[in-house]
Amino acid sequence: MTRQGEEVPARCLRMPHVERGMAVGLFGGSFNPPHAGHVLVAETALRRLRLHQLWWIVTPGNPLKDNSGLAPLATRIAWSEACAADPRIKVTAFEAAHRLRYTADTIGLVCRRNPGVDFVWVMGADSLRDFHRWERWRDIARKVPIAVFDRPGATLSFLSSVMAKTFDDARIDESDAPRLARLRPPAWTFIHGPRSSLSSTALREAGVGGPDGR
Ligand SMILES: Nc1ncnc2c1ncn2[C@@H]1O[C@H](COP(=O)(O)OP(=O)(O)OP(=O)(O)O)[C@@H](O)[C@H]1O
Ligand SMILES: O=C(O)c1ccc[n+]([C@@H]2O[C@H](COP(=O)([O-])O)[C@@H](O)[C@H]2O)c1
Repeated sequence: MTRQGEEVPARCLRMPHVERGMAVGLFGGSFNPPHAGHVLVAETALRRLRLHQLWWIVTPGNPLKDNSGLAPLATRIAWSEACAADPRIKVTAFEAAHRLRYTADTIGLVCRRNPGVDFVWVMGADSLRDFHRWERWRDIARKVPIAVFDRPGATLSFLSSVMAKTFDDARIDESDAPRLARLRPPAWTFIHGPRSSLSSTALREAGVGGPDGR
């Protein structure tokens, strides 16, 4: 998974430390490479959801994607740490250490290990569009609240996606976002803006490496 000479730091292979009573966002991604759109989602989630921490979970590989073009995990972690300046953002790769492939399993382990902590799954609107293709997606929605962040090209997913239709009754207004983490799931909201049109695909196509092409 890593290039020669590059290793995932041991601290990133452990689950971040949390205290009982905290509200914590779980923001999973390929981050290949990370960019300012990811940072915007992370910072907006911290603020709008009143989170104590946000875990920036660098996946060993999205089970729905062709991962042949994925930069090594250690590289994506180093890039992510360079992007995520806020100390409340914890860049982690514990999924790799636990051989977790599916988000349903990640969330199961995180909740089992941290009783008394309120977790929220954080994702962009394009992920909401495809959410019903994820392994045990209904179980995820029944296990933790979900915050979806608008993304150019995917705004209407909050109305049209299978997830939105299935859990229509569980959607709360974004003005209630500060209490989302404390709600009993299923519960979800859609946060409109601020938006970023950045994507890792565009950065890769432009031939730039590292966060935001640095
Ligand atoms: N510009 C953005 N606005 C809102 N959410 C975003 C944005 N970019 C990424 N995300 C969200 O961040 C998470 C991780 O995304 P990912 O690492 O796949 O980035 P990406 O730019 O979508 O990559 P790619 O272009 O390779 O698919 C996902 O939940 C995704 O929806
Ligand atoms: O569990 C699944 O079936 C599943 C399917 C697609 C994506 N995910 C997760 O969604 C997150 C975003 O992935 P990505 O590649 O869009 O950045 C990341 O944590 C993936 O592991 C999870």
